[in-house]
Amino acid sequence: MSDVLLSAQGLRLAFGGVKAADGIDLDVRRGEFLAIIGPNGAGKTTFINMTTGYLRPQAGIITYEGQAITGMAPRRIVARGIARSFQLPQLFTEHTVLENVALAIAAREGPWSPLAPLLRPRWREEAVDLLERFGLTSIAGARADALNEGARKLADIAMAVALKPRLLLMDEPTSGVAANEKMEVVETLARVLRAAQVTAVFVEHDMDVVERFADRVAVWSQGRIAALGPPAEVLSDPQVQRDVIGIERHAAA
Ligand SMILES: Nc1ncnc2c1ncn2[C@@H]1O[C@H](COP(=O)(O)OP(=O)(O)OP(=O)(O)O)[C@@H](O)[C@H]1O
Repeated sequence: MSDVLLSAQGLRLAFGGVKAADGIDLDVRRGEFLAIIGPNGAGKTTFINMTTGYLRPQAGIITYEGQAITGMAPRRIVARGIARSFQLPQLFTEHTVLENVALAIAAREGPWSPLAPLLRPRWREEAVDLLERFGLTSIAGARADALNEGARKLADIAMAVALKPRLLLMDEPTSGVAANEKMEVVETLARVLRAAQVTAVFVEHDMDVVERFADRVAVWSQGRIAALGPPAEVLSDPQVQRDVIGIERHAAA
């Protein structure tokens, strides 16, 4: 079995004159947590959108488990084992957390199946179990619009994990989460994902989170990867410090 789970080669995509992807080459290794950092507009979300079928690159190829998935529809990519979460959680706000997760499980299994009524208790059981793994049992009955941001992010990611992915792409899993909750949210996430052997790619602006949880970090800059390697190495690079970390610190201040 190859060590590489996902491979992007030569990805290009321009919006008018803006090169959101200007020759992206990246291998994601099986089992790793790969952080993507970079200033606003560098093309981080565009990479996630291309990998999950929301945008089609104008050039280049994306392979997953050795097979091309470039330009496939999002639901076909999910069926292959790639899930994502968004910068803004996509929960059904008027439903409870448990119902949201059960709906994701139902979506995975085919909600229109004639067997659906028989399967519903099993979906519920699986949702209960998943919420326990995410430490969300106490708010299982709460409406999604009543949650704080940390719980909302975790519930959203629980829905993505309910799809049983082998690769999960997360767009800013800690954005909007209160500073004192952030590490707990990421620790929970990391524990659940490692236990389920899910490979993770996540866009992150908090360098403490990157340092603590990423196996490798890729630095995005103007549609290209400017640096890639272990956090200790990349984050101490003077150019990265100046061009990315300085900007992030400034933005957070
Ligand atoms: N659908 C679109 N139409 C036009 N321009 C777009 C579109 N999507 C992205 N862009 C542009 O492409 C560039 C890269 O955007 P992208 O959202 O990928 O950056 P990002 O690194 O994720 O930024 P942020 O950290 O702010 O989320 C930006 O200049 C953005 O305005």
